[in-house]
Amino acid sequence: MAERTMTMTKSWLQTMGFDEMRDAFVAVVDYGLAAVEKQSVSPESVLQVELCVPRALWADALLMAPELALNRFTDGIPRTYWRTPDDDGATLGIGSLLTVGTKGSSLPWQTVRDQLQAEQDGIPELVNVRARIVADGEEQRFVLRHPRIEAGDIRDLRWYGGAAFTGDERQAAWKDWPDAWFYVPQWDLVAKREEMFVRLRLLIGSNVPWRERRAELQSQFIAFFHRDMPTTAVYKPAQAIRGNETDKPYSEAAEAMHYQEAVAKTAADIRQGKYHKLVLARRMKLQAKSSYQPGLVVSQLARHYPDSFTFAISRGGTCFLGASPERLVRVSQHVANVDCLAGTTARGGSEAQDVQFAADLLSSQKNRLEHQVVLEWISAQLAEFSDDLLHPAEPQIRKLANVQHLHTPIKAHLVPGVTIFDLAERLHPTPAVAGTPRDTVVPLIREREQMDRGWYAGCVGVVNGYGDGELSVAIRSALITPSTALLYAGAGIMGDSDPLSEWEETNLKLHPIQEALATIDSASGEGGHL
Ligand SMILES: C=C(O[C@H]1C=CC=C(C(=O)O)[C@@H]1O)C(=O)O
Repeated sequence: MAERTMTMTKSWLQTMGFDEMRDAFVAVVDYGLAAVEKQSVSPESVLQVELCVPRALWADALLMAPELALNRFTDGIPRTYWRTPDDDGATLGIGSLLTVGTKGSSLPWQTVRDQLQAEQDGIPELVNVRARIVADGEEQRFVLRHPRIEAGDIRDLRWYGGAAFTGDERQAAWKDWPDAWFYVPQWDLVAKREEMFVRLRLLIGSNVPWRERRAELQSQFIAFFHRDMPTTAVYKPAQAIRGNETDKPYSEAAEAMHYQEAVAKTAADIRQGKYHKLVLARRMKLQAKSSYQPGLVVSQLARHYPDSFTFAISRGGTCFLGASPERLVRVSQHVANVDCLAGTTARGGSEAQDVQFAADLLSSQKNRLEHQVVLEWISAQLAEFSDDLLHPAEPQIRKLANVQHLHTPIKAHLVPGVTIFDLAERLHPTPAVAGTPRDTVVPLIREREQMDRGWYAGCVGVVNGYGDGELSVAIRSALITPSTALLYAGAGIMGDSDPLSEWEETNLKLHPIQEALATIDSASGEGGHL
């Protein structure tokens, strides 16, 4: 395939404005379509078009960063924001090209794996077109350089999504959320170091005349990425999260009493030997003064909690977001990394106090036992998939801006053929969000919490067709609409748990999102607890 160079003349700021950027992208799409026609690529293949642009130029041309593009979530088009702790980039996926999902399956991860496999089997080829816009310094102009055509592997496509805590019946707030759901976005916007990548995936087939639908692609480009779209067009009239369970007036005092009673009852059960550990969560409901914008929330979370997984997934006018310190599992090249994270204390007001709190946490019998229960359980689950399991003998301290945790990182070399789906099926939910024995405590949790956790304490992340990927445990999270937020946090209850301390621990865990919501919502109105 011959390379073609398209040149755009004139200077930096004046010429490479929004329209030129959009036209350059559409030109690359046209180039890709022409190329696949010439190569007679099989119908139903995927054409993936990527344009890489200097980040400063992208911003100068009034195009948005991934976080801000997330703010348009109320248009009902799914969006996923994903940033991992060890990555210096952030991705926003918009729209869905391929989707898999399940409700009511007793083995949701196997169902997802099988559906994903079937979707892939229906796609003969993946063709990549990659182009870059580069500054031609001497002549003060930009050059759209060398679109390159490359054959790809369909298994390279990244599927974003996640799963609920359990497959129980969903209550009103979560009515649009399946038990498990993954999708390949139609558009990606990726910010990485000094570059921005915009990607579009098209299913090419004889009955999809993409060239004639150029206007549709252009208007999507404007609707998704133009910074100055009026906000009235962005937000539909404020929708509250409705339904009997959340229509109940929210009272912090009533919630505190209910939670502490539940802790006392649970601790008594554990002392009587009914089970070993149960994680009890609660929900805080907030009302916006003006309007909650998830993009601003995640950018604040990513800034203050850079060592956490920052995520947001929107569906049907609601957005589930958070900053989780806990990895459920990462699978890459036959190695799995799993976090054992359980046992919590506050950060100190001074360095000396912080060190003291960490030392107290390490020597706290209650926290060490709570941690040990999780570690033993995870190790037992992994034993079937690995005969080479490594972890430090003693837990480490994991410090976040708001709390510190006991943490044991686990590494497992996997026996051949094991995928992230196998591990997720087995590991989720771990005793760090459920308790032990799992079969006894999981059915009890909903009854005792008197709420549907939905995707809180579920998992979110990315998987691919090789069975690799990374999933984070969806804690430190909230479900929001422009007008309402439901914030969730839990704590591991043991026989000697003190109800007030556990309540305070949940307050510490709620703090990051509460603070991010308050900061972005402080412009007008009175807002606050409902
Ligand atoms: C269930 C949550 O945290 C879990 C993860 C780390 C430490 C925990 C704890 O110390 O209780 C919890 O097991 C939550 O943040 O909602």
